[in-house]
Amino acid sequence: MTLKIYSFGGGQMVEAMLRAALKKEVITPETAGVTDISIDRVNYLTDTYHIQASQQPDWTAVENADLVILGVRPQDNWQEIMKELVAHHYQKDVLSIIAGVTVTQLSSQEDLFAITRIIPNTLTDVAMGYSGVVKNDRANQTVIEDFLNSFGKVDYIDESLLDVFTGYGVAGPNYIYNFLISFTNAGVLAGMPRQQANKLALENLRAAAAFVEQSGKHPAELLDINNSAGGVGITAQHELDKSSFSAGIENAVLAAVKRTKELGKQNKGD
Ligand SMILES: NC(=O)C1=CN([C@@H]2O[C@H](COP(=O)(O)OP(=O)(O)OC[C@H]3O[C@@H](n4cnc5c(N)ncnc54)[C@H](O)[C@@H]3O)[C@@H](O)[C@H]2O)C=CC1
Ligand SMILES: O=C(O)[C@@H]1CCC=N1
Repeated sequence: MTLKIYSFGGGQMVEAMLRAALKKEVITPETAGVTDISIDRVNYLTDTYHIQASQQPDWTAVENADLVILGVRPQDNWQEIMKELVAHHYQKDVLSIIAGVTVTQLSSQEDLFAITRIIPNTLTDVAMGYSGVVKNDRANQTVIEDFLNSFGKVDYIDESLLDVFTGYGVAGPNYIYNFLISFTNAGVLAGMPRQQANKLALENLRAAAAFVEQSGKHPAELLDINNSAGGVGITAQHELDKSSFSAGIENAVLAAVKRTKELGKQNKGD
């Protein structure tokens, strides 16, 4: 089924979602509309994806849409967009990707909409990674899932966990990219050519993830297998144990979750 969607805001995240959905043919350039206050974004989206983009909302396209996306930032005037949707009698599904803004805040003016709130994963181009999803009773699960499955996996969660899901799971690739950079640099520091270090780092990451998944074992058990007595692995382990490796990652996640909560409180809906 081809979905008709319309997005308020056509920034980085919306672009990534639309690019994946276009590739999977869940939407087509003719059935995808976007409004963005930035003329540069409008021109870029039109030129690159041939979708229907404009600076002013196309209310006919909105009224015909199966799904309206709120793709602006928490600091932007999403409340005004909701008011306009009410004024134009839009009554189908609204999908918000705005970090930190709750379903209750989104529904606060008129209890009209079928609302789904997601924190999309940014790994849309490989259609992997979980998006955290919270929906109210009216949301059309079929429409929502057709769209969401086109750019990743779906994890229905309690809204109380969504900020943690954001700072931990959705910011998740950032921690992995940082690990990959540090690990590759370590190889180069030890004398390995950069290209080879990249290749080994990526293969180790993939293989270790596959091994954890396939063996069903706790990573600590797998560490035991890889550490011979008085050997290489346990020597490296000793240095890691002395370092702030674990605390650094833990603190980064806690800071990301805290920032998600702050953004939710600062938004214009309050
Ligand atoms: N980038 C990411 O990794 C993720 C972002 N998000 C959420 O997605 C949302 C968008 O984030 P980004 O795409 O990174 O930001 P962005 O700044 O690239 O996109 C926001 C777009 O909205 C436009 N805009 C602002 N007010 C508008 C209005 N009233 N009407 C129409 N367009 C308007 C801006 O011109 C801009 O192009 C945020 O709420 C963020 O929390 C969620 C998960 C991941
Ligand atoms: O930085 C951001 O705003 C988004 C939310 C989680 C990951 N990226």
